[in-house]
Amino acid sequence: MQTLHSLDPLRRAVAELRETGKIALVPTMGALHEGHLTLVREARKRADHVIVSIFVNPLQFGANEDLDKYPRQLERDSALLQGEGVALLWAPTVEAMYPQGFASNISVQGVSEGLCGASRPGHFDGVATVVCKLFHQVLPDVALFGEKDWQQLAVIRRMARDLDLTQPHVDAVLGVPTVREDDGLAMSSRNAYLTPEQRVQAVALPNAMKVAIAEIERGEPVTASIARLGKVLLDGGFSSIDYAELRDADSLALRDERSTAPMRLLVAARIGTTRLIDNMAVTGQ
Ligand SMILES: Nc1ncnc2c1ncn2[C@@H]1O[C@H](COP(=O)(O)OP(=O)(O)OP(=O)(O)O)[C@@H](O)[C@H]1O
Ligand SMILES: CC(C)(CO)[C@@H](O)C(=O)[O-]
Ligand code: BAL
Repeated sequence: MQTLHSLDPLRRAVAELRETGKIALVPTMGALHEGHLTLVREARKRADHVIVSIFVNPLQFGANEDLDKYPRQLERDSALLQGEGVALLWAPTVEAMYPQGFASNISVQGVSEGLCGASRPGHFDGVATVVCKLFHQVLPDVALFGEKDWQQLAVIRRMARDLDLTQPHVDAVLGVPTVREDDGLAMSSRNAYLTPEQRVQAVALPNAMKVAIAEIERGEPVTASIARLGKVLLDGGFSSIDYAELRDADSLALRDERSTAPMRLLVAARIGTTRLIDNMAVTGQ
C-alpha cells in the first residue's frame, strides 16, 4: 500500500491504478473502526483498487468543536488498511488540501438544513467542499459512505447529482448500513471520548429509538413517542438532545401525514460533551 500526502504524486498514482481497473474511494477522518473497515470490504467487492482518504477536515468543524482533540492515529490506521488490501492511502496535509488563499465553498441547499445542519452550522458546507475535492482528486468509479451519517449521505448524493460528479467517472455514491457494537451502539470514532460509565449509558440511544419506532409503527402519536424517547435519554444519563425527528428517508423533508414514502428516525444527543448520532428506518407508516 502506498501512502501519499501531496497532490502531484496522488494524481500520478491514481492514473497508474486506473490503467489496471476500477477505483473505489472511501473517505474517512481516520481513527478507524469496524464501520470503516466494512466500507473498505464493500469497496473491494465493487472495484479493482481501493483508495482510502484520511483527512481531519478543519472546514467541517465548528469553532467550539473537537478539531484539536479528534483522534489522529495514522500509523495504526495504516496497518489496518494494509491488512484489508487497500491500494493507496491518501492522507493529505491541510496545506495540500487547502492551499494558501483557498476561498471556495460548496453549499448544498435543502437536505443540509435542519438536523445536524442546524446544530452544526456550516458543517455540511465543509463536508461537501472536501468531498467534492476528493472526487476530483481521485475520480473514483464508486465512492462509499456510511448510513450512520444519514444526512451526510443525502447531502453527498444531492451534490453528486447536481454537480455532475456521477458522470463520467463517478458511477455511484453508495451507502453502507450502520455497523454496531454487540449491544447496539453505532460504531463511531467519537465513542472513544466516552468514560466507561457513559459508554454503558450510551446504549440507551439505540434502545430508546427502537422502542419509539415500535410505538410509531403501532400507530401511536409520533410527537408523544419522540417526547418519551427524549425523556428516557435524559433520565438515562444523556445531558441534552440536539434533535429527535421523523423525516422522509430520502429527501429528509419533514414528515407529511399522508405520505407513504419510507421514513427515518434521526437522533443526535450528548452525553457530557460527547455528541452521538444515530438513525433507523421506520416502516408501516
Ligand atoms: N458505524 C458505522 N457504520 C458504517 N459506516 C460508518 C460507521 N461509522 C462511520 N462510518 C462511515 O465512515 C465514513 C468515515 O466516517 P468518520 O471517519 O467520520 O467516522 P465516524 O466514526 O463517523 O467518526 P465520528 O465519530 O467523527 O462521527 C463515513 O462515511 C461514515 O458514515
Ligand atoms: C465524509 C468525510 C470523510 C468528509 O470529511 C467525513 O465527514 C466523515 O468521515 O464522515
Ligand atoms: N462522521 C461525520 C463527520 C463529522 O462528524 O464531522
